[in-house]
This record gives sequence, C-alpha cells and structure tokens, in this order.
Amino acid sequence: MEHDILIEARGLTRRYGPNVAVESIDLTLRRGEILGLLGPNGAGKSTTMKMLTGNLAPTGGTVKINGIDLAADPKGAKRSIGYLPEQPPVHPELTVDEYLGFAAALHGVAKKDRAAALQRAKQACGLTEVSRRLIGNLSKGYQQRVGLAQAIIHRPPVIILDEPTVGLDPIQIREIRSLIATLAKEHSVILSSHILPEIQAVCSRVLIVNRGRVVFHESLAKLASEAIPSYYVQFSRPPEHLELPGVSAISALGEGRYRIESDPSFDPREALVERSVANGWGLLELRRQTRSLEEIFVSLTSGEANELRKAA
Ligand SMILES: Nc1ncnc2c1ncn2[C@@H]1O[C@H](COP(=O)(O)OP(=O)(O)OP(=O)(O)O)[C@@H](O)[C@H]1O
Repeated sequence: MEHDILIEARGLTRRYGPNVAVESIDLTLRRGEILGLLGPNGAGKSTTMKMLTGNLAPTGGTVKINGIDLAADPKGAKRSIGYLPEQPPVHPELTVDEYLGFAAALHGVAKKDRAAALQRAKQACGLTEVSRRLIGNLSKGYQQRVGLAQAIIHRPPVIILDEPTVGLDPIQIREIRSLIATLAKEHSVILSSHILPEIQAVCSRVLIVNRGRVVFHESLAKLASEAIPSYYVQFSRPPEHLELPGVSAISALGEGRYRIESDPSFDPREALVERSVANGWGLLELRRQTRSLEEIFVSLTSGEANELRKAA
C-alpha cells in the first residue's frame, strides 16, 4: 500500500546507562521530501538514524516505516529503507559489481532481478565505468557513490544518509550533493550533517538537534524568517546612557557603537536619527542587520534560543 507519510517516529529515545543520547524525538518524513537532520558533533544524529533504520533498539518510542511498525515487523519495515551509515559499509577487497551483487542479495532482491538492479543502481550513481574496479582502489568520492548505490539497490522509497560528504574534497562534495539531489527525485531522503550550508544546499525541511533534543523543526524558509533584525548605530558624541522607547535591548559595543534589538514590527531608525540631530550625538552610521542562518544555528545549538525552541 502507498503511504504519504513514509517515516513516523514518536518519542524516540536512547539512553546509554545514565546518559541520554536521544531524548523523545518526533520526526515525520513525507513522500517527496528531503529532510535534513542538522546538529553539532555528538548531538544524536547517528543514534537517531540507527534507530530509524532498525540498527539500534530504542530505549523508548516508536518508528513506523511506510505504515509498518519497525519493532513489530522489522523485516517488512526495513524493506522500504536504504541506509548509508557514517562509515560506508563497502568492502575494499571486492569489485563494485561483486559488492553490489552482495548488497542486492542482502536486501532480498530476487536472483533473476539482480543484474537489472545492479545496472540501474550503477547508472544512477555514475558507477557503470568502474564496475570491475576494486573498491579499495577507488577515490573516496567514488567509494561514497558505491555506498549510495547499495542504499538504493532494492529501490526503497526512503534513503537515510548519515553525513554523506564527510571526508570528501570540495569537488567530491559538490558531486555527491548533486547526486543526492538527483536520487531525491525517486526517493524521499533523510540526510544528516553538522554543516548548515550542506543542509541549505540539499534539503527542503530541517530538524535541528542539540544534545539529543529537537530544537527546531521547520522549513528552511521558516528558519530564515526567524532571522531577528537588529540595528547597528555609531555616534561620534554618544550620550552617557542611550535609551529608546519601544526597543527590547541596547548593547553598548564601545567607542559610541551600539547594537539595538527590537520587535520586528518596530523599526527604531527614524527615532534614532531624530534624537541624534536633536541632541547633537553626531550620527556616523546606522544600519539594519539580520542574523545569518549560521548565527541562528549557532544560537540554537548553544542553548540561547528559547523563543525559537517554542516554534519547534
Ligand atoms: N555506544 C555508545 N555508548 C555510549 N555513548 C554513546 C554511544 N554511541 C553514542 N553515544 C553518545 O551519544 C551521544 C550522541 O552521539 P551520536 O553519535 O548519535 O551523535 P552525532 O550527532 O551523530 O555526532 P557525530 O557527528 O559526532 O557522529 C554522544 O554524546 C555520544 O557520545
């Protein structure tokens, strides 16, 4: 049966002794989506992915894949998933064909369908020319392509990719990202990364995790719209205390420079100009600045952003 929701995890939790690696994560992947799992090292991304793919038993919570409960029917549920772990499970002593044949068998592809499955996966991942090469002799970028090919060999509706560009050079990174974007036309994707530009380049929606918890779960456009404006102003003869009604915070940066935060509905620039002229503060510079997505990510994952957390 075709389901629109391909993955639904509720209250997913994993403890290691007294330490909580993942705490009560809810996650939904719909058909056609590329969901990014973003977080700093140790945030719990790999642990979450291992639980979603049935490679690690959760301490609590449930996972449904394509409508099938992973705990009740692991084999049935896993049929809908292809997984590329952080360490690609490729065997350096095998050729690309040998390894992909082995992966097809593991994924239960019938013997009579294997040649066609290999052909398709190799073509999709740009591996046809290296079919007979030993994996150990391929570049890291090509080894990663082999990792992607094994994840799609059984044509699963979902592929789950754990930090797929780590350790690659900038050209290989671009190639793998573009390959993922192509694969996403046929598969829904969950992709983890600790690099925001990676998620921005590839994903439609992002789930930011920090210390095992979700701190943001929205579209990237929404993340950008959370960019709170602030104002930078500099006076040559600054007042002893700068006060301005209607703003939420004024931070003195020294040498007559200030950073002013206000509610997005109130723009304090006109009032600042008027006061500066009236009081002879000598306005040198005044500009509006929005926080970059990078700054928002850093503030979310360093625990300052209770307001944004509410949106999660
Ligand atoms: N087998 C384990 N035993 C004990 N603690 C573990 C184990 N595996 C992971 N952890 C801990 O769980 C937390 C989450 O780890 P996880 O590997 O999921 O993070 P991550 O976001 O994938 O980070 P990275 O990008 O560094 O892999 C970390 O604090 C880690 O030390």
